[in-house]
Amino acid sequence: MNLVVLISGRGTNLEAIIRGINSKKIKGKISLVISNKKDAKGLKIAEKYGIKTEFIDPSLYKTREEYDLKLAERIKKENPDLVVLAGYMRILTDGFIDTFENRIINIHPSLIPAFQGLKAQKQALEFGAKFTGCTVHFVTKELDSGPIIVQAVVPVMPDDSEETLSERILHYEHRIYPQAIKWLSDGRVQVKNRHVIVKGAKYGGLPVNPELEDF
Ligand SMILES: Nc1nc2c(c(=O)[nH]1)N[C@@H](CN(C=O)c1ccc(C(=O)N[C@@H](CCC(=O)O)C(=O)O)cc1)CN2
Ligand SMILES: NCC(=O)N[C@@H]1O[C@H](COP(=O)([O-])[O-])[C@@H](O)[C@H]1O
Repeated sequence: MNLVVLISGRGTNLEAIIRGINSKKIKGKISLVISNKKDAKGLKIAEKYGIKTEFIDPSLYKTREEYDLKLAERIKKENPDLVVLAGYMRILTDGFIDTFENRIINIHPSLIPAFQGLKAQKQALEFGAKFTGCTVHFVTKELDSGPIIVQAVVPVMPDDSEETLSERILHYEHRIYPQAIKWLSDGRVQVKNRHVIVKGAKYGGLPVNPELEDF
C-alpha cells in the first residue's frame, strides 16, 4: 500500500505510522510527506527516516481551491492508495475530496460526532465531558463526519488541563492510527453506507466506568 501523508505540525502520528511500517506490522510505504507549514517538525521526522518531503506554500495561491489543485496534482504523481491526514490543519475542498474519493483518512482527537473542528480536546474539557477519545475516519466533504474506522475512549480526569488531556488522547492516537492503516493495508476494511466493517477484528474492550457509589 502506497501512502502520502499530509501534516502541519509535530508529526507524532506520522512517526507512529512510520514505526508501524518499519516494524512490518503495516504492509506499505510512505512515498511522500507534504506540509503546508515550512517549519513543521514532522518534516524533520520524515527526513530522519529517509522519506521524501515537500512544503507546499499556501501563500503562493490566491484561493483554497487553487492550493488544493496544486496539492492534488503533486499527490497524484505518487499514485497513492491512501492519503493520510496526520495533524493536517486545513479544510480540504470538495474538488480535492472528489479526486481522492474514499482514499483519504484522518485522525481526530475526539469521539466524533462530538467536538468536531479545532481544539477538540479543549471543547471536551470545557463541556465537562467525562469521557472523550480519538477517531480514525474517512474524510468527506462534511468536516470530521466521515465513516468511522476505529475509535478509542479516553477518560477526562477532574484535574485535567487541555495539555494533560491532549497527551492522554495522543497516546491512544498513536495506537489506533497505525491499527487502522494496518487493517486497510490488509484489505480487511469494508464500508457499507456509513458503517465500516473490519474483517476479523475483535470488538469489546469496554471502557472502565468510574466508581458508581451506592447505585
Ligand atoms: N473536507 C474536509 N477537510 C478536512 C477534514 C474533513 O473531515 N473534511 N478533516 C480535517 C482535520 N481536522 C480535524 O480533524 C480539522 C483541521 C482543520 C480545521 C480548520 O478549521 N482549519 C482552518 C485553519 C486552521 C489553522 O490554520 O490553524 C481552515 O482550514 O480554515 C478543522 C478541522 C482536515 N481537513
Ligand atoms: N482537527 C485536527 C486535529 O486536531 N488533529 C490533531 O492534531 C494533533 C497532531 O499531532 P501530531 O502532529 O503530533 O500528529 C493530533 O492530536 C491530531 O489528533
